[in-house]
Parts: sequence; structure tokens; C-alpha cells
Amino acid sequence: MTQVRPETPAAAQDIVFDHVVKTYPNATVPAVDDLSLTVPAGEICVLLGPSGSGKTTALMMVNRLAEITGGDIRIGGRSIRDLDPIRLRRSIGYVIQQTGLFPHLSIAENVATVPKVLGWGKKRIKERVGQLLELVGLPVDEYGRRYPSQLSGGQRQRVGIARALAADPPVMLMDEPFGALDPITREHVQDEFLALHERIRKTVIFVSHDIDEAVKMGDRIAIFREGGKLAQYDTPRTLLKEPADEFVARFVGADRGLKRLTLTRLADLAGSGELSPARPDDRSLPVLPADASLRAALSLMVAEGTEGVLVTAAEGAPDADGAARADGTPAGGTGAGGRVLGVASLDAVRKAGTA
Ligand SMILES: Nc1ncnc2c1ncn2[C@@H]1O[C@H](COP(=O)(O)OP(=O)(O)OP(=O)(O)O)[C@@H](O)[C@H]1O
Repeated sequence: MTQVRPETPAAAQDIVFDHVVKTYPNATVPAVDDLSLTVPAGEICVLLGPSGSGKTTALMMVNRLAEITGGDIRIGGRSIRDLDPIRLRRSIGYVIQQTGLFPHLSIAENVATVPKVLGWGKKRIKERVGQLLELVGLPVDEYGRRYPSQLSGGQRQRVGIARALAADPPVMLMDEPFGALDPITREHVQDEFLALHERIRKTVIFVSHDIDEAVKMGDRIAIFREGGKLAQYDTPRTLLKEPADEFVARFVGADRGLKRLTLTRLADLAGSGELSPARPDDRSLPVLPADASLRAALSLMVAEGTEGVLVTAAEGAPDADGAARADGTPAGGTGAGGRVLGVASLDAVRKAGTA
């Protein structure tokens, strides 16, 4: 995706759930029971938990698609109770699994929906649509006139994201947005969304069923248990390292160590002095850049049957000291490898997974 910024981006706002309760009419037990948590401005919070534990309900209360029955939700300090639901919804991006694109409208028209409702002028809408489609990697000249049925699932999901961003909302709600995509497209769209989020820094609440997705996407994860109760709210790292109880431990799975490896980069090992210096023999080891995860390093070692990987400076990282490169070309040359930082041994990677 290209370096286009939305015009005058709205500052992100924090979202506070303050003892929130939701009991549906005729229900005997609450769908969400006394939920209190704060999503800091600009962060991604993933709601995770078994089916029926209240994730979607919690999300839909934020834009008042479900009305709260107790407690309060505040966005940027303002209670949603004090805001007109329709205006509130226009000010919040909403992305769902079935993208909800209008099949009879072109891609450009789909993205323009909310700005049109808000009464923006034609020129401003056109500019905005162009920027947003560019931002999600679907240039308007090529894709703007197509219809949703003429795009792949992943592309449609990106249009859904562009449309949700159209009015530059400070908050985005995403309900299993990538749930219908095949695993490869899904990973790709997740990566793209994370890169996009780096730039736009909205406050995002994201519902997921999938612990791997939650660990990858979330700055924080809220784990719900049956009965709409919050079991734990923490960063992925803390959650994997210190699950609050048996339920959370079971939910995040037996391979917690492996998941933690996803969160740690080879650069972190380099930073804490846990790489060993490369010796001439190590030139035959598989090579990974420092921004690769320890999980990727472990997979590569297993696949190649080695006890280490050679770690090079990540692409774009400074390469100043004239050391040799992994591919044998001198520093400053045009070889694909970066400066060699050292060797990540199987032991060092294992240790990081259990630390
Ligand atoms: N409109 C509704 N009317 C009555 N009960 C509802 C309604 N929507 C959801 N519920 C109930 O509220 C509880 C929480 O549902 P919710 O959809 O929020 O859970 P969820 O964690 O998002 O589930 P899933 O992962 O299966 O989507 C469930 O018991 C569900 O049956």
C-alpha cells in the first residue's frame, strides 16, 4: 500500500466500558455482565472468547446497535448515551465479516456512501475516495468502477475497510472482519491492516474467534467467558505468560510458548545480546532478517534441520559498519542480504519461548 494519508486525520479517542451490562429482552441472564475496561486511544483491542460469550454484543453497544441496559460507555470522555445513535454510527467505522458492500454500487460509490450522507461536496468526496482506495492498495483508476462481485474476497474486505474509514472516524469497530477469508489471504489482509493502522492510528475494537489472530493483531486482548464475563484483559505477552486462571490458560492453548515466539523478533534477541557471533562455518546456515519472529526462525530450523539461523539487519535498517553480508557481497553492495548480526541458536530461541 502506498504512503497516502487521509486529510486532516481525526485524533483517536479512548473507549471506556464502565460496568456495562446488556440483558436482551426476555433473556434471563445478561449477554454482557459488568464489563469494565479501557481501550487506550490509537490501540487495537481484540475481544476473544467462545461462541455466545458476548463479544459481538459488547462491540455493538459501542455504536448503539445494541442498547446498554446498565453502566456506561464513553468515547473520548463522552457518554454514548448522550449522542444521537445515527450520528454516533456515522462517526464510527464499522467492518463486518460479510463486508456489507452494496452489490449494485461501484467500489468508488460504496466508499463514498457515508461522505455522501454527510453532505460532502462532489470534489471532496472524489478526492477522499481516491485517497482511501489508494491507501488500501486498490487504485481508483483500476478498481473504482468495478462492482463488488468483480473483486476477490480479500479485495472486498479492503474496500470494506476503506469505506469504514471514509469519514475519518476516530474509532473503528471490526466484527470478525477477516473470518470468511482463506488462511493465506487472511494473513495478508491482517498484515496490510496492521501496516495501515501504523499510519492511521485509530482506536480499534476487533472481535475474533482466533487466538493466533488476536495475538497478532491486538495491543491488548480481552478474553470473555460464558455469561458475558471478562476473564482477563492484558497485552498478548502477559496473557500468554500469565493467564489469570485455568479457563484463560485453556483458551489460549497448550502451545503458549510457541505463540509467545510469534511476539518476539530476532532483533529482540540481538538487543539483549543473545545472538552468538557468526563464524565462517555459519555461512551455510539459513538466513533471516532481524524483523522475523522467533517462530519463523524455529520453523526454518526445523525445515532445514539446522541448530541456528544467521540473522541479518532488517531491510531498510542501517548498515553502516562495513561488515560482510550473508550472501558474501561486501557491505554497501547490492546483494539481497543485510549486515550479519550473528547467529540465533535453537537453544536461544527455545529459552525465549519458555522465559
Ligand atoms: N438480538 C438478540 N436477542 C436476544 N439474545 C441475543 C441477541 N443477540 C445475541 N443474543 C444472545 O446474547 C449472548 C451473546 O451473544 P453474542 O453474539 O454477543 O456472542 P459472541 O461472543 O459474539 O458469539 P459468536 O462468537 O458466536 O458470534 C448469546 O447468548 C446470544 O444468544
